[in-house]
Amino acid sequence: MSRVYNRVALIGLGLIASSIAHAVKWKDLAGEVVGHARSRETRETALEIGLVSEVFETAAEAVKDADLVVLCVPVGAMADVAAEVAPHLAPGATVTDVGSVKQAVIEAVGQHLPEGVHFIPGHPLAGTEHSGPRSGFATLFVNRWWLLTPPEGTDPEAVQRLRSFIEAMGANVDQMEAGHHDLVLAVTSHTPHLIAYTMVGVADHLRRVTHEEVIKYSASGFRDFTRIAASDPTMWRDVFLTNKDATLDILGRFTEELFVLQRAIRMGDGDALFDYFTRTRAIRRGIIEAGQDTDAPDFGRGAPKSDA
Ligand SMILES: NC(=O)c1ccc[n+]([C@@H]2O[C@H](COP(=O)([O-])OP(=O)(O)OC[C@H]3O[C@@H](n4cnc5c(N)ncnc54)[C@H](O)[C@@H]3O)[C@@H](O)[C@H]2O)c1
Ligand SMILES: O=C(O)C(=O)C[C@]1(C(=O)O)C=C[C@@H](O)C=C1
Repeated sequence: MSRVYNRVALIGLGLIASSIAHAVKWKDLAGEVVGHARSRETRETALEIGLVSEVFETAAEAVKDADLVVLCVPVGAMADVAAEVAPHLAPGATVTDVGSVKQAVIEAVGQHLPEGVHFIPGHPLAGTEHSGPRSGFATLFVNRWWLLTPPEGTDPEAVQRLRSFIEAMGANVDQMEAGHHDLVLAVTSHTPHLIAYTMVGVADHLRRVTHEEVIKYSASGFRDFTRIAASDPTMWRDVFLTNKDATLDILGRFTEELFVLQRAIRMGDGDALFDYFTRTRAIRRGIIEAGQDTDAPDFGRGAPKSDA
């Protein structure tokens, strides 16, 4: 694969940015990768492990001369970062982001960007419960979806160029409308995270009653189900604050289903439980057969972290 961009600037050097940096290096997709992180510690780490060739104290300096800028900060920080970088963007540059919510990011970022810059919002459907510059790996995006939500009128050539870049990192790209994205992700990612956090809260409450046994003997069901509750609190606070309507809608539906099952248990209605589990097991197995199951242990972690 030939280089798609000359200079890629990553703003915020956490899990997703460091995975992009590793993947770009692995596939030789850009002339250089530079970055910005707020803390000195992260900047030093990024240089030490070879994520970037240069790291800057300000986002404004980092985006200078970049033909691709990727905003990799929590959704709630996107507006401030966009306002800071806007006057320093090169004409014709593409700005994308990796935020888990799209409508709010479009509103937050779009208002600041000047004419002549291509804004193509994006979201890799890939991640882990870990954060920070050391948590990334080159194959995070392999065989995973990466959704783009370009507003109407976005330059198709700029979109195509970004698609090639993302596909070269191993991801499958799809495009959709931002509001639709937020509803779909409320079902497939946001509400499940909320429920996982809640389940840990319930276990913590019971821990006091059962003298630590709930945690000590936590079964693999609990562990599998709640892995994602170890994810970054800032990221998830921002997701729920910015995808409020969709997550409240899905949470309402979830609660209704839960009451149906709760009633079946109370009434001893084995048929209802059996039918429900049979139907939902088939749906879950269908996801695995469609190749969209991403829970395989150590999925894709075999490839190089970086050449550094
Ligand atoms: N973690 C996942 O599974 C995942 C998956 C897909 C998309 N995302 C999205 O990617 C983005 C980054 O998430 P991550 O998992 O890489 O998080 P992370 O916590 O690993 O990294 C985020 C980085 O942004 C920095 N940051 C925060 N506010 C900033 C600001 N105002 N200016 C500069 N830097 C700032 C933090 O210090 C941190 O280093 C988020 O928008 C998240 O919604 C996350
Ligand atoms: O595997 C995980 O740790 C994740 O939760 C990753 C995950 C998700 O699949 O829900 C989390 C948030 C994103 O925006 C995209 C991916």
